[in-house]
Amino acid sequence: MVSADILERLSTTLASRHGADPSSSYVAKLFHKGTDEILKKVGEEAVETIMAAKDGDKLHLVREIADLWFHTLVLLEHTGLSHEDVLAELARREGISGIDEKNSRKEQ
Ligand SMILES: N=c1c2ncn([C@@H]3O[C@H](COP(=O)(O)OP(=O)(O)OP(=O)(O)O)[C@@H](O)[C@H]3O)c2ncn1[C@@H]1O[C@H](COP(=O)(O)O)[C@@H](O)[C@H]1O
Repeated sequence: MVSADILERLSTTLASRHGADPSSSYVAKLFHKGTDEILKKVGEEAVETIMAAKDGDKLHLVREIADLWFHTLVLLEHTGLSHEDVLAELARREGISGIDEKNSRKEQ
């Protein structure tokens, strides 16, 4: 089983790409192009994930979800957040029924 440490290592790599050469780093290129380009990639990968789920090829789906996760990690880093913020939010929700959680949002 692959360890979740990959998220930690990948996040460290993403952080190291601030100010790196966009001609030799895809992540540096995305940071250089800015928020709209990163959001465009997240949107594209979300659509490609839906299409892969529809075509029934499980390996294709895994690869598209990896692209989607990767680009959302780039977005988090670009925004000054990290995967740990998302993990903390999932941990906060752990054990809370999705229906109860949705109702509590309406009360806020
Ligand atoms: N995990 C990934 C990863 N997943 C997907 N991609 C890139 O995300 C892009 C996916 O976009 P598309 O499928 O739309 O392909 P594309 O048409 O080539 O993309 P565009 O030119 O349209 O942007 C491809 O260029 C992939 O190579 C990734 N690029 C990098 N990483 C990780 O990030 C690290 C740092 O990357 P660099 O900054 O490039 O060194 C790498 O060591 C990897 O660990």
